Amino acid sequence: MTQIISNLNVTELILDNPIGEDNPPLLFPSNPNNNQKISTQHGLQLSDFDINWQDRLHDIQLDKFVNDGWIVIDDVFANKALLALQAESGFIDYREATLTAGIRISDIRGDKIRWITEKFFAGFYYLQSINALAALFNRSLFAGIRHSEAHYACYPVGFGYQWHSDNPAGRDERVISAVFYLNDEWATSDGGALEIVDKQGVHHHVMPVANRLIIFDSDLQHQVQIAHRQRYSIATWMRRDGLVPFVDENS
Ligand SMILES: O=C(O)CCC(=O)C(=O)O
Ligand SMILES: [Fe+2]
Repeated sequence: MTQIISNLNVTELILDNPIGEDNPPLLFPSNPNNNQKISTQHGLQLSDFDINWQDRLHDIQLDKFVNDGWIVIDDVFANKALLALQAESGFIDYREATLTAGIRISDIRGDKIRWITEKFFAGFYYLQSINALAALFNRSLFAGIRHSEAHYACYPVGFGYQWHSDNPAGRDERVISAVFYLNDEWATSDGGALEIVDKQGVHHHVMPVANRLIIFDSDLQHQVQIAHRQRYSIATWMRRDGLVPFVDENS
């Protein structure tokens, strides 16, 4: 089992029993008589993740998205939701990420991931908020998104993810990608920038700072530069294909 302990300073919840099959981050604690304190999981509600996306993404942003293929939104969630996501990202029993063929090639991608399912707490609320964002893209841009998927990702020190597009071979399943970042106080010297080539062919570097969401056309080429500090994020895709309940956790 891979255990990655968060380097985020936000949590005292670091456990020797990380989230896993026998210790799920459930909406409802599995054992109600268990006195174990899971403070972030208490009192967190879907409404804490409510965002008026329409307000956040006014017309200029949508025009920029259409023309350049990407936009950034900062200060996305209120503190409570952000802290819950940061804390959850620190407890997860991460799995080795694979490429499409199911083979892990750590020279190409070095992240460790965990798909978000309905068993997650903050992550599942996050996904529902993203679904609301997808609905806005459908209304405004006729994006035709039918569902979203997301995984927590952790890049250990010394790892990145080489150039790729999230919609390989133009399969048109992943339409829009979004990455939400979780590390507080990320400095340029920490590396780990997302480098992305926009629709005009211009290169941009986006630092993975907490509470930032980058949204981009899944066709765009991008890479994660080598991180010099453990780097936490939620990689998210809005998809055009039919609803699959949840991705197989072991895939
Ligand atoms: O974490 C990032 O900035 C991008 C991750 C990514 O490109 C991916 O998971 O496909
Ligand atoms: Fe990607």
